[in-house]
Amino acid sequence: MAGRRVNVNVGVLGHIDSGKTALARALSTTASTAAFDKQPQSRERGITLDLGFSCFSVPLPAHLRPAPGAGPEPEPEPRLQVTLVDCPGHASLIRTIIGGAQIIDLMMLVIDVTKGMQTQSAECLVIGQIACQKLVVVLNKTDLLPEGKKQAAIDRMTKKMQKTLESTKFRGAPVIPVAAKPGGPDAPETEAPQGIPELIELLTSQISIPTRDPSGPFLMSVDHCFSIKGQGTVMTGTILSGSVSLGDSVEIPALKVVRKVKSMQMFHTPVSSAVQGDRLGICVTQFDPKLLERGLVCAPESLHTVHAALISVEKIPYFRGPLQTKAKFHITVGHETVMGRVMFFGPAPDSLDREPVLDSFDFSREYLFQEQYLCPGPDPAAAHAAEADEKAGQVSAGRCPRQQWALVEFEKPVTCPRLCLVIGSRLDADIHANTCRLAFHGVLLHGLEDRNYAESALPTLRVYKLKQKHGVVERVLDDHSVIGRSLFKKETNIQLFVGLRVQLSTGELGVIDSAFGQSGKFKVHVPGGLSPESKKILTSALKKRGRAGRGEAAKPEEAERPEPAQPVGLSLSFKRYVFDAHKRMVQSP
Ligand SMILES: Nc1nc2c(ncn2[C@@H]2O[C@H](COP(=O)(O)OP(=O)(O)OP(=O)(O)O)[C@@H](O)[C@H]2O)c(=O)[nH]1
Ligand SMILES: [Mg+2]
Repeated sequence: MAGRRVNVNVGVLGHIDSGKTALARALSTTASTAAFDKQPQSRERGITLDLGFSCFSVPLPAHLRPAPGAGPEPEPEPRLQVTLVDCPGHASLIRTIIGGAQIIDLMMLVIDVTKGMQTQSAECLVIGQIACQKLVVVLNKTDLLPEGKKQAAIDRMTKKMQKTLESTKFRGAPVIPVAAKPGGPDAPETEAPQGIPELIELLTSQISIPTRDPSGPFLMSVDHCFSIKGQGTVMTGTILSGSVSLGDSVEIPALKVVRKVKSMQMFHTPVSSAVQGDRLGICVTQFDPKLLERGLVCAPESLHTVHAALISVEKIPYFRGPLQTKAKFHITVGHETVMGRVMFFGPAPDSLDREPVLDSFDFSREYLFQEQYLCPGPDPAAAHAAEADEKAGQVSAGRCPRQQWALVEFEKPVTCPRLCLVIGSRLDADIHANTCRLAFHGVLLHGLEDRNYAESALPTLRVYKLKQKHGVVERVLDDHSVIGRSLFKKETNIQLFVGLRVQLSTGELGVIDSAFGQSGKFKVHVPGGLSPESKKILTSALKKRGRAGRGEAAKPEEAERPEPAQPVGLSLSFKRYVFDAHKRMVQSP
């Protein structure tokens, strides 16, 4: 009786032609229906177009066995099954690469040792940092290195890769040289691959069984779908969360159908149940397999279809250029990629340092609108400027909040699990430009399911813009009122601002009382009265500036006007909530 099998998924990622498929083939003893570029189009184009699955198994290493006596005696010869997820390398297939990266526990980054890091190697490394916990670098094609200099070249490339990993969470990850297909495509099949036993040894030592959580809602990422005459439709895939058993009902959200599980197999072996991390084929009552080339299957009603979402967002450092509000990105949500428009916002200035929350969105808080994603300022001087700005409630790029969010509005609705991974990228960027197209990543904190979310949900999203206007005191009317100017345009309807508070640069608080004349001037009431210093500044020597000199009578508001020795400023600041249909001006209490 074959021992219990523990399955782990190892991704094979890297730049196109680095030898991923050759490596998967060299490692595997069992291949699934669509491994090793079997599809006709793959053969035609000589590249991998879709995820390929194959596996090998080794005795379960000691470090993965339960401690003696810590639970039921392990079955005879428990085995570690390593499922290889062979990903495409071509730049245009990055959506598939991202989908593949979300079902793996460890990533092999395959590097052509004669070329080193290439554009998609870098993008795969970025995806790995977002979606994986462990990484092994495989330097492939060592047979191409000139005999006498092989070890030196391998050592040099190993050092280079370790330096590249230095600034990532994979610092210190192992680097191993192999030749998956020595002599290349024309070499005879008999030419043995080099370094494979050592690689298997390394993978086995690096692998830790991720905690499988059978309790979550059942969710499986389907990568292939085909019919079996007289039996039904088979979906092969990897379980992302929860578990499934014979007889369960499962939903195919993309087709809005529910089906019963008739039978299940793991690599050609019938099973009656399976849990998160397992790779298997599920046979359900017939539906047309062409309708579901790839997608999700889940516990009924466990996914939601959203038209927009609130995500926690982090910029990918290698992405060049700002992340602008209102910009459009390719948004990968779970396993789907659609176009979406983003609006960035951050915490109110008094909660910049609040601990990031990655499992929910707090609608009770206020947030500050941002024209763009804020990055840590380049120079310490910015911090001082930021302090001053902060008092005014504006967070400048110098002080980077610990968490930022984005409202993402999708061009078409997306079906996804709660709290799933979100990646924003510029996939329309020139794939030959050596730049990282992955722009940001995050977690989907709250999905807006209502098509009319703009009316039903957004008004509850308290994102505000801070508005500030500055003018000056033109003159004093009496101890409790002054005339201000240059704060409003002539055509502004000042009535809208009556009752709002203004701050005098001499410290007093004023309230806008009414318009004054037709030229945008206004009267300010100073409830606490002007301080003696303010009065002194404001009522400096009168300057004869009437019209007497020209024989004309001065108009009442143009009577003698004291020009203050130094201008006393008037500043008006208020919030406007981005989604407030009434565009009210609100001043914090
Ligand atoms: N000399 C030599 N050639 C190799 C080796 N491994 C792969 N190749 C050749 O490199 C080419 C690409 O190999 P693949 O395995 O298809 O590369 P890939 O990374 O899967 O390519 P994509 O899936 O299209 O990104 C083929 O011609 C292989 O025969 C190796 O170790 N040595
Ligand atoms: Mg390939």
